[in-house]
Amino acid sequence: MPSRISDSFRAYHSQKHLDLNLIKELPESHAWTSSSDDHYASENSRNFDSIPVIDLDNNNNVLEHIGHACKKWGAFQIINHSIPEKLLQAIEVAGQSLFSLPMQQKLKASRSPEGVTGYGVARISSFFPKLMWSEGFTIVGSPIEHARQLWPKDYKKFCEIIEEYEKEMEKLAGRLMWLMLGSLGITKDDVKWAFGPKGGCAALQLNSYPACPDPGRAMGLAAHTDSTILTILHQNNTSGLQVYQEESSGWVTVPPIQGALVVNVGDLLHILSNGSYPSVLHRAIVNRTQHRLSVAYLYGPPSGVRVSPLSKLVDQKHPPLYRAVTWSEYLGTKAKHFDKALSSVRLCVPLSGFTDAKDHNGVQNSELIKFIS
Ligand SMILES: C=C1C[C@]23C[C@@]1(O)CC[C@H]2[C@@]12CCC[C@@](C)(C(=O)O1)[C@H]2[C@@H]3C(=O)O
Ligand SMILES: O=C(O)CCC(=O)C(=O)O
Ligand SMILES: [Fe+2]
Repeated sequence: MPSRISDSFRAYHSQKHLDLNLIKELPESHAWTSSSDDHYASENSRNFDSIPVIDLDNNNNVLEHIGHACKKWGAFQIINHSIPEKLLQAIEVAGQSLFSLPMQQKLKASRSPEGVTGYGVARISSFFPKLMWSEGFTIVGSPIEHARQLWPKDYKKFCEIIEEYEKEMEKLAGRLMWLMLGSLGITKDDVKWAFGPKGGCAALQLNSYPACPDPGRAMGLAAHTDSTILTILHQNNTSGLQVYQEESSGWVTVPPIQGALVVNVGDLLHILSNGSYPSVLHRAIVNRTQHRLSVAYLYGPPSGVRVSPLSKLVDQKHPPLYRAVTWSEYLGTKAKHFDKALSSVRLCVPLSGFTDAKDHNGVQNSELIKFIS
């Protein structure tokens, strides 16, 4: 179970700005073993099952399909989602042009130690003894200041693409949230906060995974759940995303499908659904020959809104499993406790008293749970 590694080790890591695109041999700092992460165990090679692909347009049973996917997997892919293919290509090109800049240039847009936006290593790195084979760029609000640092003369195009992408994603995320909640019998009348003046809040995360000289011993992005209501992920044509599914006994690859988007249930939707939908544990692995790029749209509730299990999903047999939290409070908890964040806001503990990374996948069986609040 990862716990936050010592400050000195972190400082040592943060001094290093290795350009992964140039390295020919896997450094020790990036060499993972099974003890580096409880979930490191490799893919279940007998696994041909994967998350469902759901057509949002030509589908009479869309609610049923989405509900089933959310309960079983906490994830699904969507096609005919109305995001223009050209926009998906444009965001890929924008990401490529960012990550292919010289390291010195990228470091000008570094995320500050306590900041959210900018260029840097995976935020969750501090919980692991080894570094991940990836680099990222996070955008919350306008990217203009960082874009100016990256391309002093030519930053506008990048900002325009980001703005257009966020606009389209916000519409799609709202639509998906209602479909996912709709499958549980929740209507717009049941979630008043969704109609505040601000709508949902979001972050955009561009991830780059360079080709790796020793992919079997490296990790692109370690296993985690997102702290969101839902995440919409665009991956380029290189596979790497895996989801963990108990019933399928392990890690299952999510194959890239041209034009499709991956939708993940996040921790806050798990809370809203009172445990009906597991937030999906996922990770990204790397490969020897191909560079991989992904773009995650992380969608949450408006700031200040306290999210708790929806009252329609709570009764005597199904007591509320979690206390109310705002998104920023939960992000703070995640930054501090990582995989224990969900159990730290939980009102009920299972009789066995376990609290671990798979905790969020184990709460559906309310018989096992002792109500302690
Ligand atoms: C809104 C956010 C969710 C996120 C933390 C952040 O402030 C911005 C980046 C997000 C991300 C993307 C990669 C995985 C993740 C766990 C991380 O370290 O940064 C998520 C965070 C999250 O969902 O908790
Ligand atoms: O690159 C991927 O496929 C996963 C990215 C991810 O999980 C994230 O950005 O939260
Ligand atoms: Fe994620």
